[in-house]
Amino acid sequence: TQNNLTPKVMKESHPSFGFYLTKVKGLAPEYNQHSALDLKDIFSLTKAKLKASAQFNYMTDIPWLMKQYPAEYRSCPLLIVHGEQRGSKSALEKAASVFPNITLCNAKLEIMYGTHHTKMMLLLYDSGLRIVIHTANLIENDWFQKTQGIWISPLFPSLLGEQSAHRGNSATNFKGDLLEYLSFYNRPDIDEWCKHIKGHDLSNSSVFLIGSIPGRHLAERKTSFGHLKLRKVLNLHGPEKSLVTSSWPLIGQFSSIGSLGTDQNQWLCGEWLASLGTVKGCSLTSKTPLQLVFPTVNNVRESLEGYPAGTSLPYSINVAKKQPYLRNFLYQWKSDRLSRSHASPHIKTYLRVSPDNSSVAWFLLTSANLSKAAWGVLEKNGSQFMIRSYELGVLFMPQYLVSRKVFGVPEVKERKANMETISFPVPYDIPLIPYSNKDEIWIWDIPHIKAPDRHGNKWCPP
Ligand SMILES: O=C(O)CCC(=O)Nc1ccc(C(=O)O)c(C(=O)O)c1
Repeated sequence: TQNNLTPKVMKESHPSFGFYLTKVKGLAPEYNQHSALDLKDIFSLTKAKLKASAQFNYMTDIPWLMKQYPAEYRSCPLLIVHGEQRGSKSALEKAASVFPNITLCNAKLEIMYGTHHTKMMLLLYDSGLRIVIHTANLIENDWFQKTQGIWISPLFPSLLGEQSAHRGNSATNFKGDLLEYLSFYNRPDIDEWCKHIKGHDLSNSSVFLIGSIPGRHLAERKTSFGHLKLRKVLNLHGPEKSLVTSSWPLIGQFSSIGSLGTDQNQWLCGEWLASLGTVKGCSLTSKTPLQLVFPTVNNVRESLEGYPAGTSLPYSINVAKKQPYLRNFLYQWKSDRLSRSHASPHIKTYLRVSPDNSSVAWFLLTSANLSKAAWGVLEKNGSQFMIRSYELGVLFMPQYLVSRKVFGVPEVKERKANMETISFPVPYDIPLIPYSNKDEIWIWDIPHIKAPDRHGNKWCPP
């Protein structure tokens, strides 16, 4: 039912809405064929000629990355934006020095413990610009045996006439928000890419951008990033409060957990959940049920990698023992529908689901783990908002993709016969499976020796 109020972007939505997982080696073809990509696939989505690219990431194996580009593009200018410092920075510079087409750009990290976590590709072709926002490091180990998330933009055409930040935008303000996010790096090489973005028509982008920039943000800048940006977007464009009541659980799924404070009602169920539980027109939510998906020790042990999957699940004992309350919210990693229960999750997703598990109000794919560093924390009596890390994610809102109030949940028979819902490809099984009373949360820096993993090994960290 296309009405003239529908944002014009909805006709562009793809059954997967541009949301893909990475391929997993060894799965039956149907689990990799349709909505799974590897890096080489991403570079081959269009016949257009690549002119230049930029790779924003946390960890980059440069020789490996170069081999993923088609041979004819390995001499195109490549900007690598990273957050390495000291020793690892000189190692990266040494690796890059072999490739004359590579320029390194060091994102400033002025607040302790911050990381450049954002994972994004800017791909400039002779006939357009494509943006990819994802969760995988640019290392081989992240791309064939884990569950990772990827958002692929349409190939945005060049703007006719002069470049502009204000033309070629969309109802979701994706272009404006991306330019604002990139401007905070304050780096000339990134400003060059902002010119390319200004010169393209991004009016078909139907997702919202949710980014994090390190800093102590004040006044109106407090709502430009982190969970306060998500709160603002949900308040302005989110689901109706009459439909999505506070009984709709919030599911958070991530691959790491930071120090969340000794009292759950301070940040986790206070500030952070208030943002993610926001619906249109009001941000004060009574208690939204919270469900957190993080692998158990057994989920890790039974994974394709075995215990070594845990090196990408950096939850440390010193942090865990300060927050035993997390236990009340924990659910296992399970993805039988996509045959990825054993592909350890490095993806990070957040969504709002109906109490009967049939509908999804919105879906966020992001680099942000469950940490104050990533999402931000209010300080000085709420007058400033402190974020430590660079993060980037995209928010899928049904109204902007399929002009519906909600997405369906895959494989769930519609409960409302009349409403033919369009399901969102949620990467894990809903309903969620709670931890059993014997399950323990994965912690990477303590031994796990009760049972061997599929490679016959136990876990004895140094
Ligand atoms: O920083 C914190 O809150 C705790 C430590 C941590 O989470 N570190 C970390 C670093 C790199 C990556 C990455 O792979 O980009 C990831 C990830 O994505 O899980 C996590």
